Amino acid sequence: MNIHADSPRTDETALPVVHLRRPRWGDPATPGELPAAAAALVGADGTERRGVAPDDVVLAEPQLPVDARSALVEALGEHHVIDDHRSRIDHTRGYSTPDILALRSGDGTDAPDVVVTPGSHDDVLRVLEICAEHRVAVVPFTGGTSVVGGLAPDRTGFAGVVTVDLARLDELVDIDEISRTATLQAGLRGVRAEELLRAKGYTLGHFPQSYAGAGIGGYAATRSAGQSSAGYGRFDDMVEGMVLATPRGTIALGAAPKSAAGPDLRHLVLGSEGVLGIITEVTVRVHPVPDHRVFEGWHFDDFDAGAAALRALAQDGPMPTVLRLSDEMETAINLADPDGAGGTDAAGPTGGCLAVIGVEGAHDEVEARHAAVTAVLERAGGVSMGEGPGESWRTGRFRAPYLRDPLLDAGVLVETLETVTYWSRLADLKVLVTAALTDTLTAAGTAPLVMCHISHVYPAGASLYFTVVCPQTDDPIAQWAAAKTAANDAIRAAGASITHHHAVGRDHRATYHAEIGDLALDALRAVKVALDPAGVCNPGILI
Ligand SMILES: Cc1cc2nc3c(=O)[nH]c(=O)nc-3n(C[C@H](O)[C@H](O)[C@H](O)COP(=O)(O)OP(=O)(O)OC[C@H]3O[C@@H](n4cnc5c(N)ncnc54)[C@H](O)[C@@H]3O)c2cc1C
Repeated sequence: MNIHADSPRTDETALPVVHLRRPRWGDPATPGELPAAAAALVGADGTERRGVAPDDVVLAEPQLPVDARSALVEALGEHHVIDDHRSRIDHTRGYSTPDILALRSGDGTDAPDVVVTPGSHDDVLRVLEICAEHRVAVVPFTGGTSVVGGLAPDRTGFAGVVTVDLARLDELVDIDEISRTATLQAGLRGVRAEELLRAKGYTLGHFPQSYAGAGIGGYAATRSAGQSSAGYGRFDDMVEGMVLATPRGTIALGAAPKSAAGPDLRHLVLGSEGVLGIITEVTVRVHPVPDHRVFEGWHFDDFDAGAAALRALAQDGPMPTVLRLSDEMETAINLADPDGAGGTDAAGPTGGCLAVIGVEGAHDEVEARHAAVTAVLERAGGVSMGEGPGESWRTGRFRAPYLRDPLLDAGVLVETLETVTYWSRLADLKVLVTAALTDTLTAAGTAPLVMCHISHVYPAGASLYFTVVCPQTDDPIAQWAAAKTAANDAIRAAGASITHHHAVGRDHRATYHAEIGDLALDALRAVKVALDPAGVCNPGILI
C-alpha cells in the first residue's frame, strides 16, 4: 500500500493542529456524534446533559500581586500576559473525564490567574525568576491534554498561579541528518512537528491518541507513549537531549547518545511533569519517512492466546511498528461500532480477540518483516483477518476521543486508565483491575462495560489500558473517584506500576509515593529543592 494515497482525515501527516477549547475535544469542525450502535450498547437515555457553557463559568478575579504582573508585562510585553475569561478557561485543568465534568458543572476554581506566552528560553527563565521572587505557582503548559491532574497545582500558600503556555516556542531548530536527530522547541504540537520533519523527509514516529493536541514539551514531561511504540519506542526512548529552564538557571543535557559520565540526568527531566522547571527544547531521534506500510487484523481465540503471541514477538522478534490486542469485550464493542473506541471492521470471525499489527518502513524490509511477523502469529494460533480490520483501525484511530463528549452529553460515564507490569503478572493484573472497577460501579447501581487492550509491549512486560463505560449517577465525579481508587488499590495489590504513560500528576500522587517509597521520594524532593528552592514549579504535582 502506498501511504500517500490516504485521505486527509486518516493520514497522521494531514491532521490539523487543534487549539483545544475546553471542555470539548478536538477540532470543532469535526465534532463527535454518538453512533446509534454505541448509544444502544451503553444504554444512553437520550437526556442532554451538556452542563454550563464555558463562557458562563464564574471565575474568581485574578489574584496575581500587582508587582508580579508588572514584572511579567515588562519581561514579555502586555500582549503576552493574558487574563481574559476564555484564555483562563482554556488553561483550566486538562482532559480527564473528571476535568471535563468539573468544568461542565461550572467549577472554575483551578483556573490560572494569568496565562503568559514567552517567546524564548530566556523569556521562560525570566518568568520563573519573577514567579519565584513573588511566590507565584507556575504551571508549564504545552498541549493541555493531561489526564492525571497535571495542570491543576495546589495553590495553597501561593500568591497566585501563572500558566506558562509554550505555544510561541514552535520551531524546528535543527536537523542533524548524519546523526539522524532533530532539535525541536518544546511548544511544537505533535502534528506540526511531524509536518516540519516530513518536509525534510523524516518522521518522529510518535502518534499518541492525543496527537492532535499534545506537544513536544508535554511528551517529554510525561514520558508519553504513541501508537507506534513497538517500532519507534516510547517518547523517552527517542530523546537524545533536552534544555531545562529552572528558577536557578539552565540545565542542558545530552552531550552524547550514551555516556558513562555519571547517572543519566536526562531521565531526571523526562517524566518530571514541570516540577523541576520548564523544558524548552528537546533533541530527538528521527527516521526516514516510510514508503510502505501494511496494517492487518488477526483473530485469537482468547486474550491469553493473543497476549502469548505478542510476548513471543516482543521477546524473540521481529517487532512490527504497531502491535495491539483488544480483549473479548473491546473486540465485541468495536465490531458492533466500527467508528467507536478504536474502530475495526465488522468483517471476520466474531467472538475471541482482535489483534492489529502494522509494519512500516522501506518496501523490501517491510515485506520481509511482515512475513516473519506472520509466521510468529500463525505459530501462536492467530488467524489473519486481512488488511480490512487493520486499515479500519488505522483510519479511525484518532476519532475515539471525539466520542467522549457525546457520551457524556447522553448521561454516559466514560473514562480510561492504564498500568504496566511484567508478563508473568499480566493476567492477574487484568483480572484484579477489571473486578475492582466492575464491583465498585455495580455497587453504585451502574454496572459498567470494562474493556481492555495491550498496546505497548517490551521483552519483560506490557501495559494494560482499560476503558470503562457506564451510566452516570447524579454525582459522576464522585462515582468515578470511587472506581478509580479501587483500581489504584488493585494495581498496587498486583505489584504493578500506577502508570505506563499517562504520568502521575495530582491524581496518582499518593499511589506513586507508595510505589517508590519514602527514601526515593526524599531524593526527588532534594533535587527539586536544589533547582526550585521556592517550590513554585507545579506544586502538588508528582512529589
Ligand atoms: C483523548 C486523549 C488521548 C490520550 N492518548 C494518549 C496516548 O495515546 N499516549 C499518551 O502517552 N498519552 C495520552 N494522553 C495523555 C496526554 O496526551 C499525554 O500525557 C501528553 O504527553 C501530554 O502532552 P501535552 O503537550 O498535552 O502536555 P500538557 O497537558 O500541557 O502537560 C502535561 C504535564 O507536563 C507538564 N508540562 C507540559 N509542558 C511542559 C514543559 N515544556 N516542561 C515541563 N513540564 C511540562 C504540565 O505542567 C503537566 O503536568 C491522552 C490524553 C487525552 C485527553
